[in-house]
Amino acid sequence: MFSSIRKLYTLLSDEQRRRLLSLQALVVLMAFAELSSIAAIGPFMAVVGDESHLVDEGVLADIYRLSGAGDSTVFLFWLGLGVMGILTLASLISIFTTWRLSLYSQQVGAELSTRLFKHYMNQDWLFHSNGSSSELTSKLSQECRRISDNVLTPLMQMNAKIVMALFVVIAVFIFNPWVAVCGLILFGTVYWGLYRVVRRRLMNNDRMISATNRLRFKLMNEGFGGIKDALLLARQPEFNRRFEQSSHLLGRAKGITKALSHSPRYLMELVAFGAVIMLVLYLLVTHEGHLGTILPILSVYAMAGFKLLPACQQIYGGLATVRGNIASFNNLREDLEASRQEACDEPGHKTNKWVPRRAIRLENVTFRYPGKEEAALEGINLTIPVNGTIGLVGASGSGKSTAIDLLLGLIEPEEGRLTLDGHPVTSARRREWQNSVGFVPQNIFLADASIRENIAFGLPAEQIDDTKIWSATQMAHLDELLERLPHGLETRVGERGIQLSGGQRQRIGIARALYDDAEVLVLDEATSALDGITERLVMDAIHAFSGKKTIIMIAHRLATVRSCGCIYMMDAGRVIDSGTYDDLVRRNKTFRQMAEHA
Ligand SMILES: Nc1ncnc2c1ncn2[C@@H]1O[C@H](COP(=O)(O)OP(=O)(O)OP(=O)(O)O)[C@@H](O)[C@H]1O
Repeated sequence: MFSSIRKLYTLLSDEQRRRLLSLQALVVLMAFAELSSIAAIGPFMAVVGDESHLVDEGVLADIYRLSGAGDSTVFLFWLGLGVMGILTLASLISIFTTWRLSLYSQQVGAELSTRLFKHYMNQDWLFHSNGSSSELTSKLSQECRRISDNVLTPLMQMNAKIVMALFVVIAVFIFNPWVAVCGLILFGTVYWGLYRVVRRRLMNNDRMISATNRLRFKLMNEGFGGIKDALLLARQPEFNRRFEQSSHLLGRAKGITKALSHSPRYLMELVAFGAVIMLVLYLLVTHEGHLGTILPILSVYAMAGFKLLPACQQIYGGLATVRGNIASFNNLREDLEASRQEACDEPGHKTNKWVPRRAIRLENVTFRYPGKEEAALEGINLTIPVNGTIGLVGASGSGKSTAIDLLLGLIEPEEGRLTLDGHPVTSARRREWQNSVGFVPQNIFLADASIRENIAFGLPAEQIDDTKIWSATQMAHLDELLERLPHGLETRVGERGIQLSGGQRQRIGIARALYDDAEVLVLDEATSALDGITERLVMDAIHAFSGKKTIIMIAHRLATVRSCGCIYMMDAGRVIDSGTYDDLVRRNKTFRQMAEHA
């Protein structure tokens, strides 16, 4: 656990470390303030117990004489007020320090989750195509919250309490080494023993909380995402049962961790009362029963105990909470490390476009997905003339989508290259190329927002350019639909566009691809889920760009690619033939068969 905490410190940014260091000054100030509040009570109680202190030699007697109070009761009143003033100041410093510490840990938690969100958002397509979005959501919402609430916050509180406790123990040690050593041994042994007993349980709970959180997010994602299938297949009881089970385990693990960190308080109060009785007896024996001498000493010890006991409880509780939640940090450790190292290059900042003038080419491209032996694409060559329309056809798994992802610059070839007019698309210029491309996938992701916001996907409402929206909707043949809708562009589409038909969704997808005036339009089976008539409407919208924009489309239905200037046929990661529709029907047996069955 301590190595994890050290690691967590190394992952803080320089700014966060600087703030932490400056907080240490506040923590020391708080410890001093608490100490002076303990020390202040002694002289007051000494005078209460025995007024002769005002006439004897000593600092108190000097102050009494200098104050000119005359009456000891009046002096006692002012002394009491002075002590109250010191206690108030100490409390204010403690409140301020605790407030700053809480703020710091929550801010660091928020900054870590922002850093992670940026890190995940800036990952390439391969990372997202292999990962699970529910896991990322769980990490960002649950695990980050656990780090800030259950690791950073208790660590900061512990930090303050340890410094304070150390100061108090040293002061008591100077006052009476025996009492300090005995107290330290007694309380230290009990707390350490308790921690040893519950440590393993806390570790198990820690793992259980992480695992059940992950499972709950997965179930929520699958359940709500696939609600139609769940309803039809009557799978809700199964989802409900698994959710209930994981929630139960999560609740239990969290509850036990909390209970284990809070419950020793009562045992410690018992130990503390026992210790006070022993102390009183010890003082009575050593001071021969003289209550006037015992009272100030006892009140200083009582005040020290009054400060130390909750501090010890908080240190122990903090330790138990951190132990019970440190797995959240271990789960995010690698990602946090990576996010600290990378200079976050915000991809959206470059707005330049790289528009090809002659041709887009994949030259001798080979690509293998990580962890796979077989290449998804093997030495393929594709030439796409600018303003031409080309089609990609082939059996499922032949590599069409992979070729499109390479063309889009979403993945990089293992061998070979992507070129525009003969110039390779390097990672430095990839963004410029992507700025000229519009992509329409088979399943358009629609957010639960207005059609306008969905077309300008991801842009804040105030930055949306309505001229561009109208031009995109016209090009996508969406304007007629919008005129029929009572709220037009402001119509909300429901989550994942549930309130729209498939054709409407696809046309919103096309409008989105065209919003930034894409010169190259890439469609990955964009019409395969549509009925014949709707497909025709969508294809009309696409064919309206023929000769004006470069169009690359994957299609299962050969009718869709009939008018393409060139069709590439793919099989097992290779281009096995290419030509016009008529050429291929004439000379390629497989293509002919596909055309016959279309
Ligand atoms: N993210 C991925 N990770 C690992 N392998 C993948 C991944 N995506 C695709 N593949 C594999 O790469 C090969 C080519 O897949 P690809 O999706 O490019 O084919 P496709 O022709 O587009 O298929 P379909 O028409 O069914 O969409 C397949 O063997 C597939 O299993």
